[in-house]
Amino acid sequence: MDIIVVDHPLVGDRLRTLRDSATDTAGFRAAMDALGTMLCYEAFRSIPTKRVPVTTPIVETTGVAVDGVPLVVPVLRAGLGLLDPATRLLPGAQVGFIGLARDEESHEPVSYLCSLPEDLTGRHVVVLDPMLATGGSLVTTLETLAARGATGLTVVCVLCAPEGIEAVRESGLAATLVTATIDERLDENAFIVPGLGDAGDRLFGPR
Ligand SMILES: O=P(O)(O)OC[C@H]1O[C@H](OP(=O)(O)OP(=O)(O)O)[C@H](O)[C@@H]1O
Ligand SMILES: O=c1cc[nH]c(=O)[nH]1
Ligand SMILES: [Mg+2]
Repeated sequence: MDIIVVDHPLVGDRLRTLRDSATDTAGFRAAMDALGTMLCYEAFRSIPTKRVPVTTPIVETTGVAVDGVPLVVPVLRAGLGLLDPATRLLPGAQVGFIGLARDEESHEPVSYLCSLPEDLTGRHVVVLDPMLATGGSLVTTLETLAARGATGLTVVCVLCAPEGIEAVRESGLAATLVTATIDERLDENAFIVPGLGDAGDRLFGPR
């Protein structure tokens, strides 16, 4: 698995905004959107392209076009915070949805939604979830996508814990992981340290 930690001053600035417990909902959403744009820009480097003819005011030449229809898959709820930037950059993308909520005691993901095309063979698929903690949610997501034939999966996470990266690496199901940071560790509640708290709650309120 290739791990790309995007090293850029603006990534650092928006990450600090997300971490800050004084950032309100509007500021949190805006920083997530900006970070999503920067991380998705990197993640979309590997989308398939083709050469197509283009007529400039001067001559006939060729240009680049996205080949096929990529699928972006936000993991609800928090992954929805990355969906707008992803589809702004890739307006022709289709969107699938996976809904998972971690059980507060066991920290295991509980599935409540799966809305995806039946057959993902040959499709370019990009998973969006800001938080990779134990890795349970992401590995479940990758298994669901792989069971439908998806391969070469790209994942966009804003914050990763080393434990989660190891779990995803062991699964062998992700080709590329793009992130803003690999944090220190998980705490006793399986929250990322230093982290940013509960991303879903900070975007949408407690559930
Ligand atoms: O790596 P893990 O230990 O599985 O934790 C990461 C998951 O936790 C968060 O979702 P959560 O279950 O809090 O749901 P929410 O987005 O609805 O708040 C986050 O968005 C990931 O999906
Ligand atoms: O730190 C964490 C861990 C899991 N989910 C979150 O939203 N935050
Ligand atoms: Mg949550």
